[in-house]
Amino acid sequence: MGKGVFQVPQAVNEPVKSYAPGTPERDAVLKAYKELYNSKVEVPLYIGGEEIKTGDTAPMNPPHDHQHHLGDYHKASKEHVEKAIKSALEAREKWANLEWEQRAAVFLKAAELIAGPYRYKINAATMIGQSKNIFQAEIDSACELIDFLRFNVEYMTRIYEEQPESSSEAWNRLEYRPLEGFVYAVTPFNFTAIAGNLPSAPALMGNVAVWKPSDSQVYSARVIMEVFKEAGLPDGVINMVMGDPKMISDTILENRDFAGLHFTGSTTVFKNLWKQIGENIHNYRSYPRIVGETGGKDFIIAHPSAKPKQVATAISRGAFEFQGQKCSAASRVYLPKSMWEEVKSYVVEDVKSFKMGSPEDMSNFITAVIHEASFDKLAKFIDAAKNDSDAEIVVGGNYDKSKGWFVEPTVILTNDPKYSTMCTELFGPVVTVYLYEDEKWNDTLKLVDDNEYALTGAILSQDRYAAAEATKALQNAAGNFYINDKPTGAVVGQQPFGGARGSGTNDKAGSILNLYRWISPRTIKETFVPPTDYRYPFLGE
Ligand SMILES: NC(=O)c1ccc[n+]([C@@H]2O[C@H](COP(=O)([O-])OP(=O)(O)OC[C@H]3O[C@@H](n4cnc5c(N)ncnc54)[C@H](O)[C@@H]3O)[C@@H](O)[C@H]2O)c1
Ligand SMILES: N[C@@H](CCC=O)C(=O)O
Repeated sequence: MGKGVFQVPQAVNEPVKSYAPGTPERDAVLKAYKELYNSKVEVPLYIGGEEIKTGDTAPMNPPHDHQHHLGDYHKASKEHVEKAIKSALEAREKWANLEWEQRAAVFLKAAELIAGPYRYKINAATMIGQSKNIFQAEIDSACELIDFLRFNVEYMTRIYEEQPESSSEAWNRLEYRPLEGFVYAVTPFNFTAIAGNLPSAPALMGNVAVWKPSDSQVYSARVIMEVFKEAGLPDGVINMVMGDPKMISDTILENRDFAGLHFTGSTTVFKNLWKQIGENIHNYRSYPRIVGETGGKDFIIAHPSAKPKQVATAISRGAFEFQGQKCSAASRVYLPKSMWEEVKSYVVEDVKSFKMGSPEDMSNFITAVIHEASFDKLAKFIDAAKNDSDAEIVVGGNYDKSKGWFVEPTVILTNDPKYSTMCTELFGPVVTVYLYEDEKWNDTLKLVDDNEYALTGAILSQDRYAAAEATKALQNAAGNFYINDKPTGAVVGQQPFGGARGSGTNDKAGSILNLYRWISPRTIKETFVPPTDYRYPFLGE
């Protein structure tokens, strides 16, 4: 067979379409939305080459219209999970030994399928199933997923190119083997792109995976599996199972061939999985790789020199896009007292101008939160703020679950920097503001830093010295730090994403750093003319 040192196409970020009125993309996505909305789908398990309908089902409903029945997804039993592991392990040898360029071609093709024929379907599925407005769906399920696939291919080749020094006597080579076993990918509801990336990044590096999507994301997860299948991903390389998360994790984590966890979701679930892996450590063939990107309590701090309108816009977009259901969403804000009245007037004006409703109506900026449990949790914290003496609602504060899980974007003002909503991750459209005395800038930086999480954060300042002070003082407070911007909207290839402390292992999804976790390098030294005498040169004299 012919060989070559192949070069992959240079990765570029997928341009975000505008969906402005009158554009062809707007018509196309609305058509796809209506078609999906008015048909029923069943989401099977994908195990090996089989699509398994177990008959043990749960309904899928759009968060913005919870009585509408979209169809059902099938839940796995323990036997199905064991079958998924078996099918992954059976696929492993052929996939791991396939030339890297063949693997790359599969995922580059998947990217092009999403950029082209599947774009409107995957966006519409994300709008319906996760209640994203079209702009949020486009940057997530189309652009970010395409970017993950394209950039990962380029990063893979950079890793493979990285080779040790050699000499004329010996040639040293690094072979980047996949892990010995299978990877367990567990994904959250809020990003279709993350759902696609977590099983595919290890698979690109030659691994096989069992993927458990969130129950609240299965609707678009099905489209991801369709794309992978059409892209030519061989059966068994990625197996998708849904159902009782505890049973699925128990079954997987007790398996000797479990080789890695690729997780994104809440901090508590991740810590429990880590603990369970620790308890099972004697059962495994190798030390499993553990990668987890988890919760956040992301901040905005404004210096007195910042421009109030810019601060307000960073709050309105940073806290409320996708109903605040981004791990990066701003949820605690520190403002100088002198700036508050002006910032407040802009934010209140913004919030009052937000339209809320179904994503099918593209003038709606805000749609519904993901499910009833989230709605109830948010309502509880909002009600507490209404009654607590150290908090007040500045704007918002209403909620209504009669048709969908609608929570009004809400701004709370507190005089306690440790008030519950300044510390607890709510994962919804609620942001809390604490006002500091203008001259207490340095003390306030310490307050910001004193937090369990360290995912994203932003400082707004016109004063360069203040920006520099914050950058230094908050070095460990965020894995993604923004100067004069909102703390959300990281782009693959531009702002590698992830946090530390309680926010995760900071392996930066969609970067070369993440791919290193899915390989187990082998060093090969080949000596051309082996020695024939054991003695050191001086011993022979
Ligand atoms: N840091 C990041 O990059 C990032 C990105 C997106 C979301 N998140 C975080 O994810 C959370 C929101 O997503 P979510 O509500 O889907 O999170 P979640 O923790 O409820 O669920 C995440 C996944 O874990 C599974 N799971 C739940 N309980 C489990 C158990 N006992 N055993 C095994 N698996 C279990 C879920 O079914 C789902 O697939 C927030 O905390 C958010 O900050 C972080
Ligand atoms: N990548 C996204 C966050 C992903 C988590 O939900 C951002 O930067 O806002």
